[in-house]
Amino acid sequence: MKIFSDKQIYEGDKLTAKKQNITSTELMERAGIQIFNWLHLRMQGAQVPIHVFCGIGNNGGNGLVVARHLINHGYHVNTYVVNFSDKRTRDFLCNYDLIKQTTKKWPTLIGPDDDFPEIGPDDIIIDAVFGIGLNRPADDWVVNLFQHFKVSKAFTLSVDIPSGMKTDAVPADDNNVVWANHTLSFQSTKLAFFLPDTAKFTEQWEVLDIGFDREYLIKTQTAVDLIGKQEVLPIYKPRDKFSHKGTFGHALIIGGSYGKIGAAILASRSALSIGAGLVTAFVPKCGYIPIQSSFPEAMIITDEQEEWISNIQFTITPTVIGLGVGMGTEKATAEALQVFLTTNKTPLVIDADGINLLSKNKDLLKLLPQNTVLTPHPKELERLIGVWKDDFDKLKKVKAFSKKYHLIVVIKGAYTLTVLEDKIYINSTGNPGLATAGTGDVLTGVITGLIAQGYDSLAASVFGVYLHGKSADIAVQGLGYEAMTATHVIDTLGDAYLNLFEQPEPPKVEAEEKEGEKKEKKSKTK
Ligand SMILES: NC(=O)C1=CN([C@@H]2O[C@H](COP(=O)(O)OP(=O)(O)OC[C@H]3O[C@@H](n4cnc5c(N)ncnc54)[C@H](OP(=O)(O)O)[C@@H]3O)[C@@H](O)[C@H]2O)[C@@H](O)CC1
Ligand SMILES: Nc1ncnc2c1ncn2[C@@H]1O[C@H](COP(=O)(O)OP(=O)(O)O)[C@@H](O)[C@H]1O
Ligand SMILES: [K+]
Repeated sequence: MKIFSDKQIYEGDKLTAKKQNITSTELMERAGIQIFNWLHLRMQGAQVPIHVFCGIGNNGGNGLVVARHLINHGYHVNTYVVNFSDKRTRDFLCNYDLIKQTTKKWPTLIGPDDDFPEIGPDDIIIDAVFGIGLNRPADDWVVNLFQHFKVSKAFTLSVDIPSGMKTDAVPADDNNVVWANHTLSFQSTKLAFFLPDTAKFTEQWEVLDIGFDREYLIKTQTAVDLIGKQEVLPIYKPRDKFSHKGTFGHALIIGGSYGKIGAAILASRSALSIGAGLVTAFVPKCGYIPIQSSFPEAMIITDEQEEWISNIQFTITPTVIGLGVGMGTEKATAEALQVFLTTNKTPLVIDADGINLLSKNKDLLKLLPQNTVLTPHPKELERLIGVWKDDFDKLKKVKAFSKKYHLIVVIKGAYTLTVLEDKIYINSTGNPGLATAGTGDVLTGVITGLIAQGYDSLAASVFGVYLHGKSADIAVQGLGYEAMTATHVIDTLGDAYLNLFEQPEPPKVEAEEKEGEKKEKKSKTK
């Protein structure tokens, strides 16, 4: 799913009205009805007090449309205009007139000196105070109103974006923003919903399709994409009947050290399970027996040292190398890495201690082949690019880093972000069960194994992160978050592939109805 910038949303809005030959007021009506329908479907006429708080711009205009339809359908509605400015947009004013024609209970104006209305914990708040037009900090009294929402504990539904939140910046204070239970965004979700600093402002979100011009949606390139099944399906490469193991490449995993050979096993097993033709593990001598006995499909090359890697030399010709898992940061290992990188031309995926060694000697970054994949967790990323002010600053720094060295950076986290230069891919799969030792090693093996099979490094990163998270989502079903381990995630990688081609189940209600019809027919024929 494309994530449009604010500018692109405004452009799309204008173009849609023009191409569909409708007014912007009609488009606002369409958007407001979508929100009304969402609520109506769930509330079915329940007489819960609904407090609709509208600003004076188009977000407020959306709120007025929702309030009017709720009133027309007999709901218990209180409408307020949060009067933070004397300006009003044209479409706000149109809808202000329309609501006045609909009900005698006109919207209540709330200004800086007014008391806020009482809101019960079982009431509903519709937050249409600010949308994406917020361009400066809100006044103190408006911030107090947001606090009033929060203290009330009422279910809060935000229109488009929680008021006070920006799509491209972290607020100076958490209290400046409405804390929404649910947000209904128009046409596109927002990058801020996926970042640790700002995701907390909405517990859940949904996108409402308000019928933007199809051509605009298809042709417009966005700086951020949300990656789901629809996005990875075209990446998948079907297998040819006459393919053989040579077709799917040879993955070499370089890593492991005394006490951390398991990391190399996890990465190697993952590379094979995701479909690499051949896998070799390059480990210190102490890794030989554990790998040979636990993972017979692997080939092994051992370093001359017993406990750590000291000289990366091999005679095989791998398609791709995954380097760093459990490797340690011994001086001899650091020197071996430097020597290796000066001559290496093979595509690389670098994780864990591989990244830590690069961070200690940043001159090595220039030696990495173009589009090398780095997969840091937040601490490793900090060692690599330095501290950041907030999540948006982090992304700015990662983009600059990616451009400078021509690298792909996979920022691991609850929503893993793959960054190549100015483009960001947000992964949508995975769960907190992945917060367990070794799952990062599995990801390294997965991306390495995909590159071995012929996926380019970017496709392998985006697809690999998706499959890794999907595998965890499948594995966790029978295990729960706490019991799932990295090995379980490897075991269900096949299911993650199969899931790509599963047809969605028919809606349950229909299926049950059909079953009911069948039974009825049977009893009639008896
Ligand atoms: N077809 C549709 O129906 C569509 C509807 N959409 C809807 O439109 C929404 C955007 O509407 P919007 O541009 O009118 O801005 P909105 O967020 O309502 O703010 C109003 C104005 O307030 C002002 N202002 C800003 N900050 C301020 C502050 N701190 N304190 C005081 N004033 C402040 C600023 O004006 P200024 O004073 O700077 O001139 C700003 O323009 C969007 O989120 C979505 O809900 C779109 O999604 C597209 C499709
Ligand atoms: N809360 C979470 N939700 C989804 N994925 C998570 C969560 N916590 C961790 N992960 C994923 O688990 C993996 C952890 O990697 P990493 O920290 O390198 O682990 P290790 O070093 O033990 O292998 C990453 O792919 C990360 O995105
Ligand atoms: K809002």
